[in-house]
Amino acid sequence: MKHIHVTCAIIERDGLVLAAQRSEGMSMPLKWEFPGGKIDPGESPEECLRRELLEEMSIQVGIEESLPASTHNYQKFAITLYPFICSLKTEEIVLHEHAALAWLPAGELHCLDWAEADLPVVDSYLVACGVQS
Ligand SMILES: Nc1nc2c([nH]c(=O)n2[C@@H]2O[C@H](COP(=O)(O)OP(=O)(O)OP(=O)(O)O)[C@@H](O)[C@H]2O)c(=O)[nH]1
Repeated sequence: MKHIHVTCAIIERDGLVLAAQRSEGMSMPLKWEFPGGKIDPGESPEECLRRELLEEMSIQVGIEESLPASTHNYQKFAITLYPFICSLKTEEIVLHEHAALAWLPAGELHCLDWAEADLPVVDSYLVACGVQS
């Protein structure tokens, strides 16, 4: 089975966390995820994250802290997610790929319909920021 390695950014601003909704034309349409993408050959996870965030939403971030990598088996492929807690350095967000954005308090993240692989990432973030899930 194909195994992909994907970085994702848990972006915090003013006590809220950014989630992005996949658009109808993408795989896993309308699921929520943390912005990011596949690590290219020769690229570090941090380099990948900065590239993907610029490509997907024209933003720059400060990478503050990494959370444990998390592997999930979808039916057709396996994915390892490399999550990073980030601060937002850019004022404006321009969506190039996603359908929508949501800024939520950490305690409300579970209200969204997440891509399955993200559920353990949401949980480890809630533990890291001291919010009960
Ligand atoms: N960026 C991101 N991708 C995630 C998350 N969770 C998750 O399952 N994924 C999956 O990881 C893959 C990331 O691929 P990508 O962002 O580089 O490219 P893509 O959406 O064009 O994917 P595609 O190859 O399915 O077209 C997608 O299949 C996506 O559904 C997440 O939190 N962030």
